[in-house]
Amino acid sequence: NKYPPIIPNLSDLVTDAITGRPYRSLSKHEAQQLNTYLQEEWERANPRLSVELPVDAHRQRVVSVVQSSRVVVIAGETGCGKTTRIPRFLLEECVRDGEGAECNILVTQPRRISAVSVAHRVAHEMGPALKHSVGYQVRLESRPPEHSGGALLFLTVGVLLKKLQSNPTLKGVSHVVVDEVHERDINTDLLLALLRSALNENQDLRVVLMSATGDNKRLSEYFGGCPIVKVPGFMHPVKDRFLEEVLKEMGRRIPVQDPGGSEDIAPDLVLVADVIEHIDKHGEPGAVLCFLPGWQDIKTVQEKLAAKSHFMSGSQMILPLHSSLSVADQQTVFQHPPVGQRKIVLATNIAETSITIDDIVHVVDAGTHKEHSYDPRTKVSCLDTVWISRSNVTQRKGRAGRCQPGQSYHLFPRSQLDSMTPFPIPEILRTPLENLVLQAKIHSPNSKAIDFLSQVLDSPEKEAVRDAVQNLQDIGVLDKTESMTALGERVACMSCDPRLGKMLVLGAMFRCVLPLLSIAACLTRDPFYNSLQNRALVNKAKEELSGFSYSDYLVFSRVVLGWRRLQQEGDRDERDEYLDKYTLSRTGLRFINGLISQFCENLHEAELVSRANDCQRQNSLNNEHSDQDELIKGVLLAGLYPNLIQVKKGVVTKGGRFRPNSMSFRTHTGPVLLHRSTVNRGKEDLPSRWLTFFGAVKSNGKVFIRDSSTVHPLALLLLTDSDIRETGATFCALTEVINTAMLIVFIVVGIIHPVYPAGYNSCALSTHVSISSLL
Ligand SMILES: Nc1ncnc2c1ncn2[C@@H]1O[C@H](COP(=O)(O)OP(=O)(O)OP(=O)(O)O)[C@@H](O)[C@H]1O
Repeated sequence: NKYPPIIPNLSDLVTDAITGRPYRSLSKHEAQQLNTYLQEEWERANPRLSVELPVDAHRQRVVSVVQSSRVVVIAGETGCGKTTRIPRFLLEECVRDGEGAECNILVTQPRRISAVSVAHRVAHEMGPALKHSVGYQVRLESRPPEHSGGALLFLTVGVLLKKLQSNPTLKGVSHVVVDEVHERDINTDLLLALLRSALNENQDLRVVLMSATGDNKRLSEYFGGCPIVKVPGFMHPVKDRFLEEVLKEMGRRIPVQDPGGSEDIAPDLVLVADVIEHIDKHGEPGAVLCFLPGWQDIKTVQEKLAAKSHFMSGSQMILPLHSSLSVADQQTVFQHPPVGQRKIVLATNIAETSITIDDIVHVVDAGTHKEHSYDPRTKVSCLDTVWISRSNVTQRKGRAGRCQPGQSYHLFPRSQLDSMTPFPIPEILRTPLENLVLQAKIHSPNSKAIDFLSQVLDSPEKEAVRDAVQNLQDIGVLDKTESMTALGERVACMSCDPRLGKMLVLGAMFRCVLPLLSIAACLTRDPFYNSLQNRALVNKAKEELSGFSYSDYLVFSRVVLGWRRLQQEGDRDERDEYLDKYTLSRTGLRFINGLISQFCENLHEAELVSRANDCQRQNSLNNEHSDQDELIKGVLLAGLYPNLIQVKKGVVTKGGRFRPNSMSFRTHTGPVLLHRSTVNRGKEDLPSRWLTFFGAVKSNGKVFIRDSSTVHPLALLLLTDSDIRETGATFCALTEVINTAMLIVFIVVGIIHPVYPAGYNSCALSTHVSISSLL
């Protein structure tokens, strides 16, 4: 706390939530001028409604409830038009009443694809003369309205949370419309808590909560018993078929269920491909939208379809849809295929709510999705495939029937519906909370995390909050009193997991920032073209790229650096050859480049680098030590610690036999195994007895480490506060090691970035204990 905060006066730096420029309130005269200008502009443009939707008949009711109550819940059934119409009605009403200048509406969407596609739809409906008043802002892409005053901005919840940091009371915003509240993702829950306090401080702010299904009464109670407006929906009929009917229709036998057998919920991807083929051969015309749990499943189904002779004629257009595709690639699913071609969209649950793909007639639903969960016992967070809830089933089915009648193929037995939960479990109750606690500290630095989180709609378990606080204290982001440390303030600027954020901060300090940026981006989006079929090829590519580094992270860094070199110096053929040789995904790498730029901006915001662009130049001071692999691994460890694995050689088997050459691995919470995706799996020996890691998955009760890197024991000693006695290391000449360590501390200190607060250098110079407690 002796260091000055990096953002000295938050209140002095309020940004305009619509344009992102510094906020300036309008004078009375300016406001009057703008009101008149907007009124005339709207009168001239006279925007119409392209099609009639159920909500149109409720327009007056909705608008007047929003005028008379500062918070309103709108319970609108699927397809009633709440997303595309209500924000526009609110804006239109203000403009016509001569209050347009003060009307700035933010509409949150749970995902990038819906923020962008809904903004396009609303702009299109308002017509060419007014479309400049509508815009969107999502991660890595922003097209805001031309000016604030009479503006409508669709944005993701994450982007709004970021805006709240520089404009905590939402000065200049008239309405926040939170769409799809029922999805209950962690960011939306946090947003609701922050909106409650913003409402107290900003008397001009109104909040509209829009929800299709869900517990609207509880939502209303959370906002002091605000009114609930019900709007009926409209859907063309959609015919349901469950697994038994689908198989019967395809002339197949229904498999006998083994009542005692263990349930495998991984989707049968052969069946999925067969059902799509069946629809293409026998179904009525119209596009197909197929829901699968993850990217790998999408790729596998795509490959299975491509291998079928029926799909070789080119009369189908197969489009994958996944959160990590660029906005432009995601938008291709809305285009109509040429006449005679059938569009087949293979999507994750990102296509489940808010969006309208107007030519969808058939929905194929595998019934599962990927969900993050946190095991407090092993302290491991996992991304598992789990059954969806009944409300997800309804939403998926609802993607057909929006513009014409449709068919829904549910690839699970009808009886499964009864065992599904009615609604999804709120994310806040099942995921690790480090990110949330960090956000809570940014927005409410003086509250204890437990107190702040007791104010959210469904408070997480106290134990989980305590774990998260402890983890943040362990990595030095919070101090013992739970205040944000100097390091924490910088980590809070990074738009990523706190551990990756810490890694980036340290990368800047140790002037090896580009490899760390590449690694953090690849841990957010896999650069490899991964699918079940490609797994062996990807592993081979990783093996080749890793050389003798024993590190998945150095593989990532090499992939990105190689790609960037070819982008500058290579021609198209060389780039294609590179992608092919290492089984890399072009879109993945494009996204990774976007993330790297964003992280560079974050480092600049955190005052760790003088210019954001410098981080990406290999010959800049920030990359002076970027060729030092051991330093990079050390910085990785310092960022990821206490994610540490101890390797032991010599294993006693269950049968009591001693295997001297086998290795066993354990973290501080228990034994783990290496996943086949890490380059260190199956190695006969490793150059160090210590590994660091980032991702883990749980399968059949065992914890598998997905990515890892060996680390030098000295890095452990120097850059962490690990107690080497406790970890059981047998350093034979401890004093000698500490002496060497002290020497290295002085070398390391010499390369610490000069822009780093002065206190760090003097602190680090005193003893190695100080540097490790600092890190
Ligand atoms: N891009 C589009 N192209 C064609 N029709 C569209 C488009 N977007 C919306 N519509 C029409 O408007 C209707 C309402 O869409 P909107 O997204 O506003 O509904 P909603 O009430 O928010 O539903 P949901 O909760 O299911 O997202 C759709 O069912 C469809 O008929």
